[in-house]
Amino acid sequence: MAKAKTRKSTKQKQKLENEILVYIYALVLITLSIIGGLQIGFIGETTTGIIRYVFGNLYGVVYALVIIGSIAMMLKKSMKDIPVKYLLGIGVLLLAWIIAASVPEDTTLKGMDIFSKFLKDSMLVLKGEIAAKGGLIGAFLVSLSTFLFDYKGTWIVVGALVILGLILLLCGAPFASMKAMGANMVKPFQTWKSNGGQRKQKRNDKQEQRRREKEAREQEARERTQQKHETMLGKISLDDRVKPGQVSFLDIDDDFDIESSKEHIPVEPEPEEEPYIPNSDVVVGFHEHKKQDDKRIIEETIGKEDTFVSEFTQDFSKYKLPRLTLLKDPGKKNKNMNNIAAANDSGRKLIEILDEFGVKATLVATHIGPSVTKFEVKPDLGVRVNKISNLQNDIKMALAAKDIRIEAPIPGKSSVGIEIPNVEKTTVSMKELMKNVPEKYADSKCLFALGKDLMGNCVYGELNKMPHLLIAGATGSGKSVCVNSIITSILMRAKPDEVKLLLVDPKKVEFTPYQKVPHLIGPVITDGEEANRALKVIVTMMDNRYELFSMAGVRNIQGYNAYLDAHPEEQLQRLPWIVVIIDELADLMLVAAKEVEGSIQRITQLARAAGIHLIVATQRPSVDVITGVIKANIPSRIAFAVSSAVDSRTILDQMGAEKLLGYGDMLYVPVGETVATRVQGVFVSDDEVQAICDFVSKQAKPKYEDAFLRLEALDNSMGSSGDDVSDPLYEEVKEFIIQTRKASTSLIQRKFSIGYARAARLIDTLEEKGIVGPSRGSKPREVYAKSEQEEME
Ligand SMILES: Nc1ncnc2c1ncn2[C@@H]1O[C@H](COP(=O)(O)OP(=O)(O)OP(=O)(O)O)[C@@H](O)[C@H]1O
Repeated sequence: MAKAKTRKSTKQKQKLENEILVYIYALVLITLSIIGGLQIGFIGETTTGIIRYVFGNLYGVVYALVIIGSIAMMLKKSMKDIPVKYLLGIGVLLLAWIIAASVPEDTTLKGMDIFSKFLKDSMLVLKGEIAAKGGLIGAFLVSLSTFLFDYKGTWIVVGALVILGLILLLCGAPFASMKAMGANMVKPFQTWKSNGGQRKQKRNDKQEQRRREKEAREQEARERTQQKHETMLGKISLDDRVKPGQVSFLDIDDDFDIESSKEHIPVEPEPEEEPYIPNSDVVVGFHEHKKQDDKRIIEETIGKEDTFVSEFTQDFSKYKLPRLTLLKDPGKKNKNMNNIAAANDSGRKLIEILDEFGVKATLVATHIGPSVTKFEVKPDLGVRVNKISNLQNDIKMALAAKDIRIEAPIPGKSSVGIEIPNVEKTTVSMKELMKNVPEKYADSKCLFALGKDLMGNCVYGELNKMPHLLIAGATGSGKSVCVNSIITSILMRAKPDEVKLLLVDPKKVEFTPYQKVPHLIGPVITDGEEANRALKVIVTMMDNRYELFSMAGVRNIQGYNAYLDAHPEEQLQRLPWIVVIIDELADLMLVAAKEVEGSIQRITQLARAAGIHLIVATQRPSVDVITGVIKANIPSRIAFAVSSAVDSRTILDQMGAEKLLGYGDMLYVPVGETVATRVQGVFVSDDEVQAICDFVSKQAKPKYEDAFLRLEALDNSMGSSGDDVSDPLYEEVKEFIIQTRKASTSLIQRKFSIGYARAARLIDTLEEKGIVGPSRGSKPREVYAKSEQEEME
């Protein structure tokens, strides 16, 4: 450990030294270029003389390029950031210029004579007594060109180069085809090179050997860890193909015993159930029911050789987080001036109106927020606070305000807060908030931008602290924008292996842009029944994580990730945070209120330590949707504008949300707080969301957990299970299970050589018929039915 630390600090030191050296080199080059460009002193004149001799009158351009390059070096920008076509375009134009400038006036000179003459005049050129024109390079090129094409031809070449340069700079398409052409031309050369390059071959062989050795070492370590886990888990065996530390839900609805999972006999694929995944014996059958789009994504996302590959094994070291430039710049600030003028006016009027109604008070502060201005009014001694609250309608009328909200008194202060809408609303831009994320949140992957409070301070939320969030508000109040801003914040700050998302979208339209983001742990779920099952999967996932934690002797996800850092030899996989977002809870409650409530309760009670967080949004803040159980377990709340004080109470346990203005105006009560903060939500447009999704989806494809892929299949099998007694194998399977007292899908698969979906359906039917018990996560199902012999006894 100590060694590792020392190594790390030495590395850091070396990195720092290297960075300092880069700065020194860059500064030296810039200084020399300036001195040379201005031809100051001996150094300046000599340097310019030499550069002019080589590049001719382009020496200024050379200096400019050196300065730009040095600055780029300091800013750690690479030339790769500039599209090649621009570099090429500039290069070709400079070439054209250098040739044109070197064409001699004396056209009797031709071919190498031009070059010889330039060499002869070298001293005069160096002293600056003769114009350098295109310099040594130019002279050489013109000699070559006049030799090959004469003077007329040379001018044609120059013209062609100018056109080519302009095309490269101004158009995109010709370049692409040129690139392809270039690649084709280079191909034979590359083939020749690879044939001839024996040394390279040797190097490759060595690399290959090293890779194989590494793989063998890794395999050995995996086996060691696997053995360890098997002993620790007793009856629970992680499948050979699932690496320790990963969570797989292949058998979420059935058990798996040690023997059955150890010697896995490949099962013949059933053509009607396993249409398109070669060698797949698990994630099959139900895929044909999937919609075309989902089917394609699933086809793309399931590994061809190993259907169990979990997302967590992907390498995202080269993954780049989206740049801030994908977000739009905040709007102009001139609206603020109008708001300031209006606030001064309203403040004065407010005191006047209070005075008219016999309330003596002074204005102590005015806070102009993005959509609301808050006046802090201090009543004189002897004035009852609720006298001000009672004047709400009079104040509203006097100020001609759409709606006002009165905080009497402001918690923790001896003044009353009166909030009135601004004359002009300022949109809170996502870019502004993401740019100003405080240093203390720098490493927080679950951070999201929420908006700005009335003081103009940026408000952020940390999901891992919340740990679950309820968002409610009437339709059109800004919930979807808020949920989008949370998702985009996560996409902008976390790599796909750091935070996983499960999106439930019963409205079917809200989460369409995210369908291909690599952070998804399962397809976007639009069906209520599937969502219900998905929550159960999450519950099991959470239980499995707890098992891993107990194996590692840690208490939570942070502890587990620290443990695997400290024990690299165990080859455990880092666990990502999982954020489950349900866009409309009411639709889920319609389907299976009790089950959904049960799952939410379990997740919210336990998932914090497991790194699983739930965000639940609804536009129906009624007690049958936001039930007591849900409310009790989701401590952080956001209320957008609602139609009545009752709704506000249902969400926040306090009034106030009925006075909100809509358009992202919210009351935010984070965990542990009782006082709601008024926040103007950050606005993220559809274009911004799309740009970010495109950026992340281009880099990787989502790899879904198998359990989520099976949700629809399970639905189908559930629906049809009553009829599955007609399966010709039913009686045989039933007999087998009663005899062996083992009810496991994988066992039935092997024993009867059937595909996964059919085996799972049979098990479900057996469960419905009361022959086997329900799934118990990782424990085997109970077999209820007794054999004839047992009954006799
Ligand atoms: N933070 C914000 N800043 C400015 N305008 C906003 C903000 N949030 C929402 N709006 C405006 O309000 C409109 C409705 O927002 P949104 O679609 O998020 O409402 P909603 O509560 O999700 O509605 P529904 O429940 O019907 O889907 C948006 O189109 C947008 O113009």
